[in-house]
Amino acid sequence: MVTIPVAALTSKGKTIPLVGFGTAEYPFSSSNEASKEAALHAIRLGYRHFDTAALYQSEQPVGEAIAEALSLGLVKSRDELFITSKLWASNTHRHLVLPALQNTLKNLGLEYLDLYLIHFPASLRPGSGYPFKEDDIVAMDYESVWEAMEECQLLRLTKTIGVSNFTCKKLHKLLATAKIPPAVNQVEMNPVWQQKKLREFCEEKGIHITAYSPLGAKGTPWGTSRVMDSEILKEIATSKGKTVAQVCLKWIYAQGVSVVVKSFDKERMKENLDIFDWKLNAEDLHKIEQIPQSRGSLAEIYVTEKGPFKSIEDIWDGEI
Ligand SMILES: NC(=O)C1=CN([C@@H]2O[C@H](COP(=O)(O)OP(=O)(O)OC[C@H]3O[C@@H](n4cnc5c(N)ncnc54)[C@H](OP(=O)(O)O)[C@@H]3O)[C@@H](O)[C@H]2O)C=CC1
Ligand SMILES: O=C[C@H](O)[C@@H](O)[C@@H](O)[C@H](O)C(=O)O
Repeated sequence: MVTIPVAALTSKGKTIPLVGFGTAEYPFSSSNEASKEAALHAIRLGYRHFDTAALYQSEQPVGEAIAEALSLGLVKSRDELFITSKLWASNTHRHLVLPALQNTLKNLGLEYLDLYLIHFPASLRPGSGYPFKEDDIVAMDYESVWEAMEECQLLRLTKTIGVSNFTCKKLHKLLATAKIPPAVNQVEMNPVWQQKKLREFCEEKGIHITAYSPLGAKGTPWGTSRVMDSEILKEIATSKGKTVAQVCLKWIYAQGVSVVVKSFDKERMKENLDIFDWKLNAEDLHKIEQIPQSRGSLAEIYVTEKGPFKSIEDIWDGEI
């Protein structure tokens, strides 16, 4: 079993495993037996950090895997795990935050989360489905939604709170009224979208970054093949006797951030943990830095003529 290193979060004594297990399997469905089996096998391999979301409907299968792992003695106590979930945009309304978290905990069969994230800096009308309609998109009231997130932490239903897909500008706005600053910002990050500016900003503010879609999420509706098909990454992988996926994960790990990577394939789940006992050298790192940058994630679905996001620029604030 692999022991995964951890990093300290701002909250006293709380740590986050630097490699976590992603659970977004499209199309999203809770009756996915494969998700439960994969999560259980992941625990066997040494994964301790599980990234779920109400949107993915992966909370229930992950919860079942945790219960089984405990009954099999694969972990001695729930405290050995780091469980993340996310508040979906139809619930980013002050009065809906706590009920959404309570529902998430029910799905997982847990008393608390380790990390609760605002999934995306947008709101949808309460009750909106997914995929949502243009008319469903409304502006998010950062101050009141964050207050409700803080309340969740004060009620000890989650150890820490954070955000996802936030730019420097949006973090700045949130920090202006936050009493508890976000512990984490989970964002797209891989060799093709390196997030240099955001990483610098978050480091200065003490906000830990978790990288999602570290392999570019090839084959998903929100993914790109540019990462796995990169000739530079292939060249480095060959020279090291490693795979492109391992080079991506190693590069992210070397930046001092955590990463969540999804595979439901036993061999690839194992491969994705084999990143600790070898190094990328200065030349490899330099080559990766030169890779042309482009964002992969599917933000276009939030852009409408009436706003609040009238362009992709409004979502990402022109930040690269
Ligand atoms: N906060 C947010 O908005 C977002 C959060 N996330 C989170 O991040 C997690 C990871 O990101 P995700 O978007 O899933 O994308 P990843 O970059 O983790 O890529 C996942 C894809 O790569 C394949 N794969 C995994 N390992 C390997 C490997 N070693 N070699 C070749 N192919 C491989 C998987 O297939 P297979 O399963 O067959 O191995 C899957 O198709 C998500 O599952 C989710 O938990 C993701 C997107 C947005
Ligand atoms: O709004 C859309 C969603 O964020 C969609 O992009 C998700 O599936 C996302 O990729 C994720 O995995 O969290």
